[in-house]
Order: sequence, then C-alpha cells, then structure tokens
Amino acid sequence: MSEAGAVASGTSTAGRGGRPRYAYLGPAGTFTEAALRQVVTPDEAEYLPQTDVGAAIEAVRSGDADFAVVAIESTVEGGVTATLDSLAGGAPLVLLREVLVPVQFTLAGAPGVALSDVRRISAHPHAWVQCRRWLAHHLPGVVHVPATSNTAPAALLARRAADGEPVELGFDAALVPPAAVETYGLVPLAEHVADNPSAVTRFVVVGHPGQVPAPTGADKTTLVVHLPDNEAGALLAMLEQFAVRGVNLSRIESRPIGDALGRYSFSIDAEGHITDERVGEAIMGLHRRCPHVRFLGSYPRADAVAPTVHVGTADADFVGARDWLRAVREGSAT
Ligand SMILES: O=C(O)C(=O)C[C@]1(C(=O)O)C=C[C@@H](O)C=C1
Repeated sequence: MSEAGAVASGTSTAGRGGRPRYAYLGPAGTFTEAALRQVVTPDEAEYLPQTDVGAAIEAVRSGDADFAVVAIESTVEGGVTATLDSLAGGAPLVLLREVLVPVQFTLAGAPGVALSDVRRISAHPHAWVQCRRWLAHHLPGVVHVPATSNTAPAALLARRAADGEPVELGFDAALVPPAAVETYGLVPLAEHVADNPSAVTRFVVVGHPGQVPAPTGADKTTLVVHLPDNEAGALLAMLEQFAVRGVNLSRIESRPIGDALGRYSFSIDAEGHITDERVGEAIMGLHRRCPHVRFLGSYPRADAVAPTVHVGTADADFVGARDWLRAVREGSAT
C-alpha cells in the first residue's frame, strides 16, 4: 500500500476481509478508478463503483464505505461542482490526499462502426467540454448524449454486444478513457482526443474527520466559507485574512448556498497546512469574521511544491511575535 493509502486507511473501519472500502465513480475503468489505483491497489482494498460523485460521498457518510475517491478540479472546467456541493453540506467529511491524473480520450464504438457513421456521441459532460473543439473540427454537428461517467456508455456497448440483441442505445460512439477500449471490447475510432493535450484532473480521497495528515512542507488546506450578509467589502475582508499572513490561494470558487438568491458560499484551497502558524492564524481570522467556516482538511500536495514563505510569515515569526506580546503584557519586554 502506498504511504498515503496507508494514511487514508489508517482511520478505516474496514470492509470484508479487513480491507478498507473505497467508493468511486464507476463502472470499472473511469479516470476516477485510475486515481484510486494510485492510492491503493484492488488487492489491498474493496473497490465500490457508484453511479455518481454524490453517491460515492454519501456512501462514506452512511458507513457503506470507509473512503471515497472523487474528482474535485480539472484544468479545463475548474471545480467539479457535484463534489464541492456534496462536501459543503451534510455531515462533515475531510480530504486526506490528492491525486492527479492526465486526461485524454479515445473515441470508441462497437466493432463494425466507422468514424463516418458517427452522428451521436455519448460522453460525460466534463469529457464533452474537454473535447469540444476537436469534435467541432472533426465531426461538425455531432450530437451529445450525456453519460453519468466516462465508462458508462462503454459498459452499455459491451452489454449489447454480449447479449447479441440489436438494442437501440441512442448513440453510435463514446468518449472513453484509452484503457477502457480494451476492457469493454470496443474499437478505437480516434485516439488522443482532447482540446488541451496537457489536461489534468485532480482527485481527492474523502474520509471521516480524525487525525489530520501530518504536515509535509508542501500541503494544501481546503475550506468552505460563508460571508456576513449585506456587508460592503466582506469578500475583500475575507481575502485579507489570507493576504496579510502570506497565505496564497490556489483555488477559490463561489457556489450558491441554495436558500436564497444572492447567497454564496466560497470553496477555497489555501497553500499550507493547518498546523502552519500563518494558516492557523488566517483560519482563526475567518472564524472571527465569517458566519460559517468548514475545515475540509489539510493534506499533501500531489505536485509536492512548497509555498513561498514571505518575510515575517514563517512559523518562528508568529511564535516570536506572540512571545513578545506576552512579555509586553507582563511588563518584561526588553
Ligand atoms: O472518472 C471519470 O472517468 C469520470 O467520468 C469523471 C470525470 C470528472 O468528473 O471530471 C473525470 C475526469 C475527466 O475530467 C472527466 C470526467
């Protein structure tokens, strides 16, 4: 088991055979499964495919799974809203690890189909936007048939071939992860399909709150923050909590809270670990100023890039300043 697989399974209640249970977006062969394989192998864990991201996260809340692996951000679409919204509400869960997966697609069909036959393509909505320009250029006018995952249409094509029945599926081909072509016995019609050849999707391991993974020096902290209502400059004031302490943000997105128009929640990735003085101080500032702050975890960055520490924002600077203040209050400052 990899190091972070061990971290993730450390809090596990474990399923059959004592192996931790991981819920993820299936069926087999999704990019999410490729991310899960980076965390823990199928020999070490029970893989529990789900029909959508919300179901994977709820499986952890209900106790049907110990962990979930879900997409949270892509270079093309930004935040995965289903994941952000599921984590923002409901019983608190935390992120334990992140994993990056390069994303390119193969356009595939059942044996016998040619590229010139393709009029309707089944694809996950995120796959479709990642290939829009390629499709407009090579298959102008082709119709999008939305799918629940990148391998759901592949599984339908394979089942129809296995049943030997001429069932009308409503599509001629599908955008699938390259490895799924062989898994589902499909034929490739076009390979390396992607508008951005360096597209990457970021996945996270979700678990129950418990011991926070130890700081590595290259960490990320994810938060959900609500702002005070009707307060001019509330967003600026929230951002200043990070800025004045030298904490860089790698992602900030607004999502509707859902109870009234104009009410938004902010989903934030900050560089650093909650045990870093500057991050802890910034989160305390949010707690003082904002009506709702949810800590979604501190975990190692997949790219292992350490943050730039600006003058006066190292741990020693905060500790030294606190010691000095204590001495001033006690009348013993020199
Ligand atoms: O894991 C998969 O294969 C998925 O279908 C999900 C998902 C996503 O939710 O973003 C994963 C990677 C790609 O960015 C497109 C779709």
